Amino acid sequence: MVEEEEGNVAGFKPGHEIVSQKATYTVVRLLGEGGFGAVYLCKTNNGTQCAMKVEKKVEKRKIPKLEMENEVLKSVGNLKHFTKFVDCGKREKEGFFFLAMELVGKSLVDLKAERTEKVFSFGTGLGVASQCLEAVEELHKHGFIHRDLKPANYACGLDDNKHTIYILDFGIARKYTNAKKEIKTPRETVGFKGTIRFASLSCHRNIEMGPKDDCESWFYLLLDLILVGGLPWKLLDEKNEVLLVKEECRKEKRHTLYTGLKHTVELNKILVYIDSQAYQDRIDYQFIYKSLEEICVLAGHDIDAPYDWEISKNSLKVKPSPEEEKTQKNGSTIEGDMCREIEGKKTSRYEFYGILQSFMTTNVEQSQKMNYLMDQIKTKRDAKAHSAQVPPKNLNLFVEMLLWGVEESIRHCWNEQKLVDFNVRNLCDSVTDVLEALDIDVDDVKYKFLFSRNRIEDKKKKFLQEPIQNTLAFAIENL
Ligand SMILES: Nc1ncnc2c1ncn2[C@@H]1O[C@H](COP(=O)(O)OP(=O)(O)OP(=O)(O)O)[C@@H](O)[C@H]1O
Repeated sequence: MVEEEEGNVAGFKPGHEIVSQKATYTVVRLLGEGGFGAVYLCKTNNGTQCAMKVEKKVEKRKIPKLEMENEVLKSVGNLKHFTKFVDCGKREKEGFFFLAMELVGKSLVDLKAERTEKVFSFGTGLGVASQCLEAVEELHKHGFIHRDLKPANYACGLDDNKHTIYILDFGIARKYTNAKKEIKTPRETVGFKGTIRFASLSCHRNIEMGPKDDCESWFYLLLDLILVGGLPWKLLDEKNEVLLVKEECRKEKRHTLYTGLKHTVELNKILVYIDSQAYQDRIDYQFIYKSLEEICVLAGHDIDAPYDWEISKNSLKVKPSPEEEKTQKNGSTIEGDMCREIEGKKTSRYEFYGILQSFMTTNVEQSQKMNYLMDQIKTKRDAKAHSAQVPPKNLNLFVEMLLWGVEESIRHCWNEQKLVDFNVRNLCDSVTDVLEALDIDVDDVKYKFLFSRNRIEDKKKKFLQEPIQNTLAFAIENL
């Protein structure tokens, strides 16, 4: 949160008791800290557990942030995506306010961090994002806008509610409707509120925010859940620089918003819709849910399928063939092997994709980008070449990853219309170096990975125009 960040944690130790008229809460442990306070796991004297948010009293903050949180939780009531209100109060002498609410599970940031590739699978990302929007829709219906939507402010439920997403942290929410449920007249200018990475364009420009701004932040959140390299402005923290990149992503650099994603045309339609909305507009949430569902279908996923964290580590992510099913029943470890292979393949690709993505979005000259990419490849090569023994399976994946990296780089250069043969040659040299260091027959690789899979044919269909045609031919010759 960018606003004043002070006067935070109450610093309670496990065993500390907070007594209210309703119950006595004993601190079990700290769950997390935010800009304005801390959240503790507490047990109550009736044997239940809850989360207690504590905010230290600060003189210059006339209205505690917890007051808005309280107001929101109480006015929405017991809705699917909201934690149930338990208790609230203030401790004048000790100088803090507290809000006790239903305990939920890990935040989307934590759940993402547990994944090897640090993002959710496409299906989970879209399913989760759909629930995140449902929560926002409810909030809007009750006349509030959140103004700080981000993965850290959503969490999954516990036990039977692992498939439910909860919205958290209403500290800077705002009532955008008046008592007559009319939309308030927008103020001339407003201060920045929220988190730079997820802030809407209007927020950056100090324009009054409405429901559509939450939707814009929600869209960045959606991308953040599934983009391997993160949002294009991920490495920037200066407000105006981030605004500049967000603006560019609406124009000539739109493709950089979706690097590595499938069904980008359909995804982009959602952003186009959100961008077309004004402060006072009623959002057509159904259009967005439907679009997400359609994208899921196109990608071969079921939007309601179990999420990544619901699937146990040993469970297969692909349906086994009848033969494999039989072997599994006979007690073989084929399931584990397949899983490891699938995971491994994804990891190598994702890892490399992350490098490529930062390479593509780094704001430097093309040649510098190429050098950066080559350095990364060499580092990988050194790491692999020096490892005692590379198992053949991993070796194949590694090689595939490299070749795929070459294809992607060429495609990117072509997209940017900045193709330099010299750079491609250097890139191919690097890859050849890597292959040689690993004692791999370049020709063997070429046929195995490039031709047998019709990769080049596929690329041809999509990208074969001058000058990519020459360059691809050149790249293949040089491999
Ligand atoms: N009901 C809850 N159950 C379990 N964990 C929670 C709950 N509410 C918040 N948390 C966790 O506590 C941490 C801090 O929460 P939260 O973001 O609400 O605090 P904050 O002080 O408002 O933070 P911010 O700086 O984003 O405003 C987060 O890790 C969050 O996942």
